[in-house]
Amino acid sequence: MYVEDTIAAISTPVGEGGVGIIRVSGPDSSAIARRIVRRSTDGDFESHRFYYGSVVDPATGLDIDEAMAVLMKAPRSYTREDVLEIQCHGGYLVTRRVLDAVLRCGARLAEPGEFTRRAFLNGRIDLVQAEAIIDVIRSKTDAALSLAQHQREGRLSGRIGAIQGDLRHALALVEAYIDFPEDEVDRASFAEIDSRSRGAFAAIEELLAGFDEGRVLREGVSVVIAGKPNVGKSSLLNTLLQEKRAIVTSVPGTTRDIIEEVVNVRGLPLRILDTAGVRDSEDLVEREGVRLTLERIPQADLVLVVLDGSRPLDADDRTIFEAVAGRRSIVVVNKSDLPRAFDRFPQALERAAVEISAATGAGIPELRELIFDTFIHGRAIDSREYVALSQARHRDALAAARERIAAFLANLSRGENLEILAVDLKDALHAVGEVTGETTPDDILDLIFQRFCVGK
Ligand SMILES: Nc1nc2c(c(=O)[nH]1)N(C=O)[C@@H](CNc1ccc(C(=O)N[C@@H](CCC(=O)O)C(=O)O)cc1)CN2
Ligand SMILES: Nc1nc2c(ncn2[C@@H]2O[C@H](COP(=O)(O)OP(=O)(O)OP(=O)(O)O)[C@@H](O)[C@H]2O)c(=O)[nH]1
Ligand SMILES: [Mg+2]
Repeated sequence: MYVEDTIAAISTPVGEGGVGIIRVSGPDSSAIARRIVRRSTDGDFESHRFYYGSVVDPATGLDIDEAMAVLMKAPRSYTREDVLEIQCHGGYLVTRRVLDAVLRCGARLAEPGEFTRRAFLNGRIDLVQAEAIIDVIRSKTDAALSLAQHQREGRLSGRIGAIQGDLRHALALVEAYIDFPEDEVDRASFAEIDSRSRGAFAAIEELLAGFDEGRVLREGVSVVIAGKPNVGKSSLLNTLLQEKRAIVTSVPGTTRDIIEEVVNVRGLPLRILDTAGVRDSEDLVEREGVRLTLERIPQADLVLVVLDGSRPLDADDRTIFEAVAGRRSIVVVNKSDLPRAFDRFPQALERAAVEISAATGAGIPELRELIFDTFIHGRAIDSREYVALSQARHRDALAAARERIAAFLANLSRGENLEILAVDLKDALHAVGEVTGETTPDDILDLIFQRFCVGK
């Protein structure tokens, strides 16, 4: 065990709930249970047995609440330390009182993510799995959740472990020759070093290739709906949401502010921004809205350029096309329930396009497919086998490892000095270890666990 003190926190959300859980971890857990949980029978708490009793104030001996409590003796617990959980009634004040009683017995308040950090430091899970736990909690779509669960279960860690195994094997062979400099590297060893490092390289490449998809599933994508006034942008948002969220009127310039909502497209979370219609305007408020729209376009992962198919294209439409030049975009020709006023797209429109009617819902499934296909390329994201990188931190570390292995392979084929070869492999292993936590610096660990909630 690395950690000596006993930590405590309320692990359920702040507010009113059916029950509230106060979690305690560390060597004093058992003593705290005996001091503040009063049962009808005497004696020590048996591990993993659920007891009914009351929580008492350690100073006054007065009852705070009735409760259920369980002690989980190390190492059979979430943190691998002794853990005590007290379940009381789920009120804001009553959970706070139980926590205070625990703190008065000598525990200290846990920092955000500290229980999970201990599970990591005590070797129950690696850093990838610890980070996945927060993703499980934050997931808003089925696909994001199953990706996070796969990582929490250790599937990504398993892939990374295989890479580490190959690199360590290659390094051991290289080092064996450093110890006996008079020996020539024999053919079989050379082939083994070569194939192990190539295997690691290929496995890293494969993980890196899946990063973009993993990232969009985890973080979602930002989608800006843009177009001149009155083309039906707000109507499109409402149709995608199946809810009357934004004001829709026949008056051009209805939307002034940016409206943001999350839409789930086959598990891909879209953060959709409805914006003010872009045109030259004398109105000060409208001009500010237009400025905000133009500011958001460059930050979007995707722009839906909405046109009104029932009216001829004009200079305001062209302004939008100029604003989205070079951005990933889909042209959405709206109002397909009305007669079409233009039949051919100008050359600026030679990109993904779909005809819809926000009013009737026609074309909306096709639009959703097109958006999905823009980011997800035929991988079975809902299958049990799906494993992907989803965090930039992991991507950066693996990209660094790939560089070192590439340098190693180049030096190996050039017959470079073995000590230099060993350095490249060690650097590669160090970079991979930053993903799993073996070589991650403490300040990075601090940043990672700060993102957790208190009590996790
Ligand atoms: N009440 C409660 N519910 C919870 C949690 C918890 O800590 N408390 N969890 C988290 O917040 C999650 C469950 N995660 C857990 C993970 C491992 C162990 C555990 O005791 N592992 C030991 C022993 C396993 C065994 O007995 O076979 C181990 O892996 O060594 C417990 C909970 C979700 N539900
Ligand atoms: N017939 C028809 N009318 C539509 C359709 N979509 C929107 N409209 C109408 O077009 C008008 C403008 O719709 P909005 O959704 O407010 O347009 P907008 O692009 O958000 O407009 P601004 O916020 O002013 O930029 C309203 O009268 C809608 O009812 C459609 O698919 N078919
Ligand atoms: Mg609008």
